[in-house]
Amino acid sequence: MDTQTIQTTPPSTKIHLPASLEQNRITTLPEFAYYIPDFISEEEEQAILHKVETAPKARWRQLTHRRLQTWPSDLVKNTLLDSRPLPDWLEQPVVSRLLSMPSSGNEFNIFASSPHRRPNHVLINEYTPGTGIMPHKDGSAYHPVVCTVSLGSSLCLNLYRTKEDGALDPEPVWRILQEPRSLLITTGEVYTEYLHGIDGITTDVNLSQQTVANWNLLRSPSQFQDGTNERQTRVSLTYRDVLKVSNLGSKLGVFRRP
Ligand SMILES: O=C(O)CCC(=O)C(=O)O
Ligand SMILES: [Fe+2]
Repeated sequence: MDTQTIQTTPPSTKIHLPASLEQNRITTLPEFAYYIPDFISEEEEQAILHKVETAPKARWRQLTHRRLQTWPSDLVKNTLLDSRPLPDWLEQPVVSRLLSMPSSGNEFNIFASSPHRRPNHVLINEYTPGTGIMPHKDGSAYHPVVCTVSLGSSLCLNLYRTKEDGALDPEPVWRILQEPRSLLITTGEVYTEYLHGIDGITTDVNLSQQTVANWNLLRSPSQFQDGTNERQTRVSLTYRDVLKVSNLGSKLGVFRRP
């Protein structure tokens, strides 16, 4: 299999990215979802986690069960009112690596046809064991490409469909197991037609080749041999391109977080 080898800093580990995303497509899912197990190194994971944990307190927004950060800021009426670039620790190594991977067909990379040709927004979610996120769609604020880097722990992302009457079918159609340091990209029909969510449980159960859509692409399937995954705290970085960006917030000095 063709791969591109990337020397990380510090130079103790090498990352082997696929020469094309097509090699890591989750073929058991509708089009398109891609899973790259070792997208960042352990050192890079630790460095990003440190930045997340030491961000100014005002950066965190506490929800009932979960807390999150938005970079460079929240959206207001589907608009990013802050045109500052992402901080360096969110840009490197993730964005440059994302943009270096050719996608299928004649596309240069997965953001080649997005308005800003790159992600301009990162949502950081922290899930302690027992915490999840309700089934939802990401909606129209974003170009329909979602890149999620997982840190700290594995968990299952569920995909749901709506029934004929438009109501949510509560039984997930597929599950994607996301290991720490992995990258999951969802786009196309997976973005537009299906809902996604994470169960608020402490252990993912019944994991197997038959029940996990990306089993063949996992780094360590043997770790889940007994069919379970005991969750630890997982932090996810969700990279997207917000369609509408305005400079207004910067001019007024409002809506800005430190
Ligand atoms: O944390 C994740 O993997 C999913 C987050 C998500 O779906 C969202 O914030 O829209
Ligand atoms: Fe989402």
